[in-house]
Amino acid sequence: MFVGGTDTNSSTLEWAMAELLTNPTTMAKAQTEIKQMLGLNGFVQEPDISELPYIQAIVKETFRLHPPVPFLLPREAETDVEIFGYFVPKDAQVLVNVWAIGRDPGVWENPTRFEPERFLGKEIDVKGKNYELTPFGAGRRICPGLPLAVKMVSLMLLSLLYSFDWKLPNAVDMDETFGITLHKANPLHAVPVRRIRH
Ligand code: HEM
Repeated sequence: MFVGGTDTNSSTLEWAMAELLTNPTTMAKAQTEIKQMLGLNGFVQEPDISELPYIQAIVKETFRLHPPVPFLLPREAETDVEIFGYFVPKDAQVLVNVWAIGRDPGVWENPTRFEPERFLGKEIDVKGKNYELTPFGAGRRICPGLPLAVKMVSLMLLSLLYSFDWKLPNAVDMDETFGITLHKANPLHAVPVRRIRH
């Protein structure tokens, strides 16, 4: 549980920052929303998240493109079963490729673009009700850490964006390594610059 709950959170945060640093307009919109909400000398607190729809949309968009558990956890069919015309034999191992679902052009417009705007004004969420976006799984074995994870990632991102501007010493590459969890192949190197508040 400890590994499952830390690695996934830090990986999501790293992808979110990598996407924002390579999409400066999105970064600027996020920082403007935060500044309007918190002013210049505020403190970041958990209830602030619910007042920041663009930050929430950034977190969802990061989960869509970079689900930390790309195939969820393996399942095994207990009996022969037919689902939507596909036959799944007893004892077959079943993996759900949420990474591919998140990039399916039949489901998402401009699937490879990082566009948090796609979630604004929409009900769609990561809570297991919308099958096009299930980075935590769905149903009775859905990740029990979901509420904590969404709050932690949002709060960490909010703190990083509120307290600092960010510079890139080198170009960011978005290469991925696949395993049970999905990571950046090369760590993000970003330099924080303290925001001047006056
Ligand atoms: C970004 C963060 C996280 C993501 C994307 C994530 C994703 C997942 C996924 C996909 C599963 C498998 C669901 C399935 O079987 O279909 C899972 C299971 C689980 N997660 Fe998370 N998780 C995250 C954070 C956490 C945290 C913070 C905790 C604990 C504090 C946690 C605890 C667990 C546990 C105990 C299970 C196994 C549940 C079971 O088999 O019944 N996870 N998680």
